[in-house]
Amino acid sequence: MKTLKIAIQKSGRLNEKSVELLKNCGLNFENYKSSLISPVSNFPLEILFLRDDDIPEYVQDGIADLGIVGENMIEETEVDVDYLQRLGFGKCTLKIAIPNNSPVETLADLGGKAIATSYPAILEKFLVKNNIKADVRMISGSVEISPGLGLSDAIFDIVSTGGTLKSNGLKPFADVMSSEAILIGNKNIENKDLIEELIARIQSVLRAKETKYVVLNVSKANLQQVIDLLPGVKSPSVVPLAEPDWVAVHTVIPERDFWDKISKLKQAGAQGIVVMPIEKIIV
Ligand SMILES: Nc1ncnc2c1ncn2[C@@H]1O[C@H](COP(=O)(O)OP(=O)(O)OP(=O)(O)O)[C@@H](O)[C@H]1O
Ligand SMILES: O=P(O)(O)OC[C@H]1O[C@H](OP(=O)(O)OP(=O)(O)O)[C@H](O)[C@@H]1O
Ligand SMILES: [Mg+2]
Repeated sequence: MKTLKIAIQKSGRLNEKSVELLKNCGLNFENYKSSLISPVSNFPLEILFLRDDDIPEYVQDGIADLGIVGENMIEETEVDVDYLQRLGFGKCTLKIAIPNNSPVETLADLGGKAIATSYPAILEKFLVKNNIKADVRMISGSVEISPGLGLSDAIFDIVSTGGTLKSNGLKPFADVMSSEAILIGNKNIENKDLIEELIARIQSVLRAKETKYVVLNVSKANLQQVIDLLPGVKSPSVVPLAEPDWVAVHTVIPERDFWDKISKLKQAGAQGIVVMPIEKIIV
């Protein structure tokens, strides 16, 4: 059977979460950063550790079958690959930012201005769409310092907490795209069965992350009220307790409405609520 290759970032923002995701999929491998290639001992897969800039083209050209990379890198390199699965980490927004004291007020004011960025292709597309003629200056890193050095009037870069902008005297001006890490695949992958198996494992890990396993005790008198609060669940398990008028309810709750649900369950008479993380959900 042909061994698949997946390219992930060697070091940087996406490395740790990419490694963690693959390990949670039950894949055994050493995090050999120095050898740059690591065989998986229990799945026909090899992991390539690369600069994120190179991952989209390696996948497009079939040097790697799969890759984990930010959507921004796919957009920037304009490659032709399959988008297989959004991964829910590496979330950020690409923004144009300007100095706090900038005279720029509208998009049209960017006309004739110099904008520094590591993402010239995405920026050019945005400028063309908005009919703005600006001077795009490519800088490979530390873009935020360029206005302070007199190298540009604005920047276009990744923003997450906004801390880097703030500490460089900049403020957000326009959102251009949002991004998260994504699993991409070569368009002509032969080994479809193996890829599907890997995607199924990834999805079971992602689903588990979005939900919590909850066990609670409730008196039989309040049971229906508690069950009514759990509409997303097909059928919660109700287990008898030694105390004759009480039962335990086992269920899963989506992370997003977790705190809201817990306080409503308490009001409905739930007691001794125990919450546990879920490792995998296989459907
Ligand atoms: N502050 C952030 N918050 C969330 N996600 C981010 C942040 N910064 C970058 N990312 C995402 O992580 C990806 C990798 O970012 P990183 O800063 O590690 O890139 P890099 O320095 O170009 O790394 P490499 O050495 O691999 O070229 C980005 O393309 C983006 O998708
Ligand atoms: O809004 P914030 O939370 O401050 O994040 C934004 C910063 O994060 C990224 O850089 P990173 O810290 O990964 O360093 P890099 O420039 O070496 O890639 C990005 O290039 C911004 O500079
Ligand atoms: Mg890079």
